[in-house]
Amino acid sequence: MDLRAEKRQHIDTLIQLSEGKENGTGSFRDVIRRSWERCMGEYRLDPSRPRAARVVTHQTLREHQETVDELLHVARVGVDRLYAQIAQLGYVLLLTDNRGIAVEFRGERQQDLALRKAGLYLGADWDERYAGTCAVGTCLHDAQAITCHQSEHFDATHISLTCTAAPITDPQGQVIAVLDISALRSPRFLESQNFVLPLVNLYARMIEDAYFMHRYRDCLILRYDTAREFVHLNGKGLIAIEENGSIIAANSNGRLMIDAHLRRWPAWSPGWSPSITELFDVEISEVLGILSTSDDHLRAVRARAGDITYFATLIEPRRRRIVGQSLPTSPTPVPALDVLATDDPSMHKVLKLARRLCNEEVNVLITGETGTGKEVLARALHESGSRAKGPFIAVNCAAIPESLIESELFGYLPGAFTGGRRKGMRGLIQQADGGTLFLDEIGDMPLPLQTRLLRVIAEREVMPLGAERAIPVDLRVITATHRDMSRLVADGHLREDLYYRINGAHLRLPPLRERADRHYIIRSVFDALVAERQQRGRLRADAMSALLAYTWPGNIRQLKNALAFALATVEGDDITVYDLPEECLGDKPPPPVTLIQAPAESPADDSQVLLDLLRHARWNISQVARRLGVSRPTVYRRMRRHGLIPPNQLR
Ligand SMILES: Nc1ncnc2c1ncn2[C@@H]1O[C@H](COP(=O)(O)OP(=O)(O)OP(=O)(O)O)[C@@H](O)[C@H]1O
Repeated sequence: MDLRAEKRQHIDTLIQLSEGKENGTGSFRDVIRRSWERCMGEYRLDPSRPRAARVVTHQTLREHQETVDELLHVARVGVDRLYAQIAQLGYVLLLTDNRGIAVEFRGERQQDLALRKAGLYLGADWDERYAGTCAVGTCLHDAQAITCHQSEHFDATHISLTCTAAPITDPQGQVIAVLDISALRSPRFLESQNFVLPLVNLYARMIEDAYFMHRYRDCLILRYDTAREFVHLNGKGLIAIEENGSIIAANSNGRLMIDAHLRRWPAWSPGWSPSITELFDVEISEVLGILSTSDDHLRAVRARAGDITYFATLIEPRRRRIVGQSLPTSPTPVPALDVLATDDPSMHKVLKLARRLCNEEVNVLITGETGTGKEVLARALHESGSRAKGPFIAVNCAAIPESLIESELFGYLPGAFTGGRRKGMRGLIQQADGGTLFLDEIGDMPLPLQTRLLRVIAEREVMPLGAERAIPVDLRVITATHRDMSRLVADGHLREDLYYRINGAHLRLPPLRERADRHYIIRSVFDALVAERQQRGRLRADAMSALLAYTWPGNIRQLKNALAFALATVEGDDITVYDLPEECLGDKPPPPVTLIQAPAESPADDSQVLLDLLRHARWNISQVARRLGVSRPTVYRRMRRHGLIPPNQLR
């Protein structure tokens, strides 16, 4: 049967159901039939009038994204991992808020138009009241995972789709979002989707738990499971508690346990929740001592309801752990250094060593790709140590013309050379006396000067040009390069003896793309820019998501430039993915556009090309007209023909 005939049959079936005839509907699942009845009885949807998928306006989408901003940030990794598993199988992924609006989307760009038409798109509205029976809408209504396969959809528009959705609840048990994976085409039988439901459920639970851990990161959290081996990896239960044991919140598994407990020992007053010591047969001191009293940081605990043995571990509050016991050997925190990173293991190592070096006279070599913050780290080292009151002189050896490096660095006496200042000049090395000399791109220093620098470092004295006697200097030298030092030495660009002198300690800065604390860096660079420009600005979740996903070849410098660009060009206060420079967007999802049915003769390819051009030009019609060599009215005409409306004109 072709699709048109199938749609007709589907509509007939639903009309018969509305007339109280059961013909053909008996084979449908109860959950689907109940939803169909809601659609016709409660929402007054007319099965004979299929409706096109609805995509909300850009502004409305933003408002919906805003309500789940924090969740979107936490969910990103889960969303990307799930999509990586299903993309090859022809599925797309939607994350909707609790109103059914798709606030995150992953899909194949080549299928852009078809997906948008089907409502498998950013900004699509899958509320059951509008779209009829569907995975997202029905999952939201019933608060449980569901597959809605082909003709189980109410609206005939959707009967070629297969969709599976699972709810994501907040720590209070309210559904805050829905995770959905869908495909345009699939085998006819529902059983073909059997593997999908557990997969979506699994990721929904992981996102839910990640959100729980994020929300209660400053609390003690008891994590437990019946399998000892799984507690640390993926323990099912999470319960946030106060130091005295009273329960603050629990994830879905934890809430089940609390419910079971309350059923057995009903609360004596409304709102009462048991202490962890009532839930499990343990003393609070035993719970608090889990980490110190057992080698594997686990303890067997018996749940009073059901008499089941679980294995539990304790997760300490993040803030306390950073400054507390888990870094027992690190010296006291140093503010200028501490702000440079949060949760990145390589940066922890760098900063731990840097803290120790603050007050040492050891020369430090900092390496790292361009823009990773080598100068920022050098400055923080200076400001954190005993030389903080002295000068910090930064010299970029690559930026000074070779003919000037010598005089700039070493200075000169009056009349030392023609063209010099009449009174002579104090060189940068002398200017750093009592403080720190930071030599960036040391590999670009000419070899003869390297010899003279070696003497400065070894003898602690400098000989200005034209001078007869060396002048003592008291300085610490920090050098930096983005190049491979051993290669520079091997190629004869850097004196080996100088290399050993400057390399008293080596700090390697990781590139931004490898840092686990990218979110923190993006936030702090953004906050600093906003403060500096005295501008109001908010980084929306979709922008943050794109920034986190990009690989940043220019590292923090490039990030800073991208954010400065966005702040300079944004209209209003909210920076979204569309305000970021084109080059750092990678696979940015296209902006939502209202789809007006395209006439059959308009080739999809033309439409895609036009859409790409418009996006690239940020919907600047004159620019697109110039690119195509046509007039502006022609561009508008073509846009109308393909149903393309600029995001800012969507109602
Ligand atoms: N942790 C940080 N927080 C905020 N901004 C930072 C941070 N680290 C670096 N930056 C900013 O990034 C830019 C590049 O930093 P920096 O000049 O220290 O990098 P670099 O590694 O020395 O670069 P190059 O290799 O080009 O000399 C600067 O504008 C700096 O202010």
